[in-house]
Amino acid sequence: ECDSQIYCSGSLLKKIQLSGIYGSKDFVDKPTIKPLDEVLAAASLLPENSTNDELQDFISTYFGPEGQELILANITNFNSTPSFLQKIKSPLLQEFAKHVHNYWPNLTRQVDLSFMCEGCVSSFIALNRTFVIPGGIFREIYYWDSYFIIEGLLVSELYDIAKNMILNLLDLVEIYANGSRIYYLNRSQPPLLVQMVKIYYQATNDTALLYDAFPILIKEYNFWRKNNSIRIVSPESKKLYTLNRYIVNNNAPRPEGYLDDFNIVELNNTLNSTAREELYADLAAGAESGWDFSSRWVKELFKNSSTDDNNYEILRTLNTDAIIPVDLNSILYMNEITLSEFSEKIGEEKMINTFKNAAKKRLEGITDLFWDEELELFMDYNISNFITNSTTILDTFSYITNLLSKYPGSPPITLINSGLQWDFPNSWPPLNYVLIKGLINFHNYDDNDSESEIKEFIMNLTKNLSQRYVDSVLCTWYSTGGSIPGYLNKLSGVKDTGHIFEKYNTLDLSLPGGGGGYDVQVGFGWTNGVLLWIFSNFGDILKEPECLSDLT
Ligand SMILES: OC[C@H]1O[C@H](O[C@H]2O[C@H](CO)[C@@H](O)[C@H](O)[C@H]2O)[C@H](O)[C@@H](O)[C@@H]1O
Repeated sequence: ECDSQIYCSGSLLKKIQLSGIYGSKDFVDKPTIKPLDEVLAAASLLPENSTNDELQDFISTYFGPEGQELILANITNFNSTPSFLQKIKSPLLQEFAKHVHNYWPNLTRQVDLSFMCEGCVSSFIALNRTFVIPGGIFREIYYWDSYFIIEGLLVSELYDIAKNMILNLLDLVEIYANGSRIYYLNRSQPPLLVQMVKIYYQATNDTALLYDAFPILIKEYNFWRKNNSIRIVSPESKKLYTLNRYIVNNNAPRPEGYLDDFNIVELNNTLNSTAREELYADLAAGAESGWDFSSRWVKELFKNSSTDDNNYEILRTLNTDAIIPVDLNSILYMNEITLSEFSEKIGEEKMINTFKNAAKKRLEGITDLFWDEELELFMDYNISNFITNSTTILDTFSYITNLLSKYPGSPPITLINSGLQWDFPNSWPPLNYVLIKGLINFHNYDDNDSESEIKEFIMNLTKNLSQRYVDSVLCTWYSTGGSIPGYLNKLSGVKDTGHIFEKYNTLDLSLPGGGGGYDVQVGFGWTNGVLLWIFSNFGDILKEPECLSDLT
């Protein structure tokens, strides 16, 4: 837990964040340039109702620019022509893939605290090794983003950086965090570290890492079992299951989202103090889910946009810890299977069956509680009185083909246009990856009963989804000024030089996603990771998108 009187709680944080002179995340990412005791002493002299000018003066006297603790890392042995590029048939797509591959150095960081004075403080958790950040305001390592980034790094043959990412995250398990900032210490994110070790091991055969990682992975697994689990009796089978949910012990605004959280909770005079605390906890749990925020976590089904611009109204009905998410439990099921396999590899005989049995039990729970016979979909399970309202792209195949026939872009994350960023019309890279990878696994599953017709259908769907993803990323990059000398001219009248975004718009191939509590960010770690992974799998069949009107 974080007890910083600057970055996590206290009157100074409140005063500055409520003034709105900086984006909430920008302020908490500023290191001090004077020792902590001096900063706090000066803060205690600030008038109760400080003006913005007074606050601005105070900040420029005592704080440096955000993100100063990090410098670009020097990447040795960067291979500018990794072998996956050869698999890409279209020369233009090959050049674009090269551009994305060459972008890694811009997102790779190392810690440099040499500028900090004696006694100065910062919210950054010093990591020992290089790492890749998502980009934009996301200047630190993020837990679940790292899985998708690592997929890309492996394709780019940047094995050392992939390993460093994993080692950094293994260090962070000790403190269990959403990302490497002290204000992220009270929550995690979708637990994908076991899977990061798995894909890294599959690519490198680095057994030594497996041995080192194993006890820490067990520690993380036990943490989820103990802290975020819930026992549920199935209303139909009457069987008892232990499953997991996102739940955070928190009763204050998230420091990096202070202004919004404060307004959502405190500007609503219908809430008593218990309800206020619950709402703060649900906001933090929404961030723990990685889907911050989505109609998926609210009490009522909103079919249309929220009536206020900030989505405060809809967020006041958050109910995150009452929803038992099908994807979190699927991740943990997958982790149990993988931990059983790891146990076998490193000779931890007793653990092999422990994890096998845990996976078996969880699978029973997943099929009993989440499978909706009538809809033929896996749904989240809601333990409160409210109806389950999640309709996500984790659904069945026909559901996906239906979505693809309706919208030109990659599949939307939900069908509810709430104005929240994890809702329609946004399409998110991690979920595109999950869909495609799931279909590949299904296709490769050695099942004699599967007819070749079904396998062909699955393969076509997989290729279609991959093409859509490439189209969205490339068309939006092009519409924001991206060009490739000799292949693609720059769109006239556009000032920028091409951006890759954190999310996309399913309604228009040339637009990024939007909504939510901050502006759409560019860079972008997981988008690039998933893109390179798609290129390495389907480079031979991917086509140039039709949106590219000015080919040379
Ligand atoms: O500052 C607001 C929130 O930002 C993060 O969430 C979003 O960006 C992350 C990095 O790409 C991503 O992991 C997450 O899924 C996004 O919704 C952060 O994780 C939140 O905790 C934070 O409150």
